[in-house]
Amino acid sequence: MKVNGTHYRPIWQAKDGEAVEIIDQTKLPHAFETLRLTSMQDAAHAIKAMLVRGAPLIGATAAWGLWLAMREDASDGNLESAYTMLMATRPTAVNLRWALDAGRAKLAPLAPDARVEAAKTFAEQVCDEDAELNHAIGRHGLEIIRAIAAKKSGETVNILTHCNAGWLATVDWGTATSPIYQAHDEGIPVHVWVDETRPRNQGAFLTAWELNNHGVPHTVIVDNAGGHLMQHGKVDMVITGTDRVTANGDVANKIGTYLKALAASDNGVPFYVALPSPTIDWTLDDGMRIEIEERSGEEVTRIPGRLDDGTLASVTITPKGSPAGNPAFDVTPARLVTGLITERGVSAATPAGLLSLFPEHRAAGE
Ligand SMILES: CSC[C@H]1O[C@H](OP(=O)(O)O)[C@H](O)[C@@H]1O
Repeated sequence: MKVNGTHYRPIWQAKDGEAVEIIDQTKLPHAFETLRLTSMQDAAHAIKAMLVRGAPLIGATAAWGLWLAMREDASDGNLESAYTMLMATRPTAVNLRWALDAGRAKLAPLAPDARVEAAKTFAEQVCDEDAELNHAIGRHGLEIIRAIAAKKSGETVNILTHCNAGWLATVDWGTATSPIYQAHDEGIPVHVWVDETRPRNQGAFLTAWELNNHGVPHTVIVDNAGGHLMQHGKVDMVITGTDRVTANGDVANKIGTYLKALAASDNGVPFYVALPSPTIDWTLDDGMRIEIEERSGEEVTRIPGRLDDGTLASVTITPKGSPAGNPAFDVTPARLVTGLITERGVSAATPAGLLSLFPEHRAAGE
């Protein structure tokens, strides 16, 4: 998407062909800084420390991490150690495993001297495909927003989103934001309630920054305000991204998503989840079996920001020594999900719904 008139993706190959460059998302919205990744270890750190984050972008970064690894040493042993190190960065987003499994399957059969170019081609394909899938998600999600707008005879469509499932979480367009951007660009009056999304504040820091850049009206709210707004008829739909959807339609997403889905269900507000198909884990049929990442309690107790004089700083909000828990995701059961917006259309959050759009995953012999 564009930033001050320049089109950006959050990750790209450096012009000199010697590195990968990223937008350092830990500096936004206070500073727009890019960073060069010159080793697979750099790529692994960028994922783990959330310089890049978001399920599809994590997968894309891992794909570029394989390229960086092959440039250093294209041996079988280094391919395996790169796979293992990158896989160990974050456990919940299945796109990481999808990209590394697909990348290893492409590279392992090749002679080492063919792996560098093949890894570059693979990483470029992952990125270009993600951008296409997300644009398609937007087209299907746009139909939903159009239908709501038609019932509101010109009044603003109020959409609540949680965390950042924007272009910063993917290669382009975003997943949850793609329908929003396309509706806005088509002239449909939309407004977005942006959950700040503690503790890393992806909503306040990233989604608000994205929507600001694109001119989409929005209001940042505390995470606990969504239910109240829904009770008062101020939310027409909820749309979020996801880090993993199981074959039966359960949804792992940023911590707090489940509570939004409960409030939406209690208030008759449609709750949609937007995802490209690499986010579907066909090996699981129960969301409770998804590994939930536990991140450092420091993310809860220390908030980064900018002081009034513009200097970057962070403050500690708890008494010294107060322990903090920090599960990074939760699981919304399929029964609370109105629909899954994929690149092939909108599916019910059921095994049959997903297989109707992705029949190639029907078990052999059925
Ligand atoms: C389009 S996937 C975005 C998804 O990823 C976020 O998690 P994190 O910021 O920790 O990588 C969040 O769950 C978003 O919904």
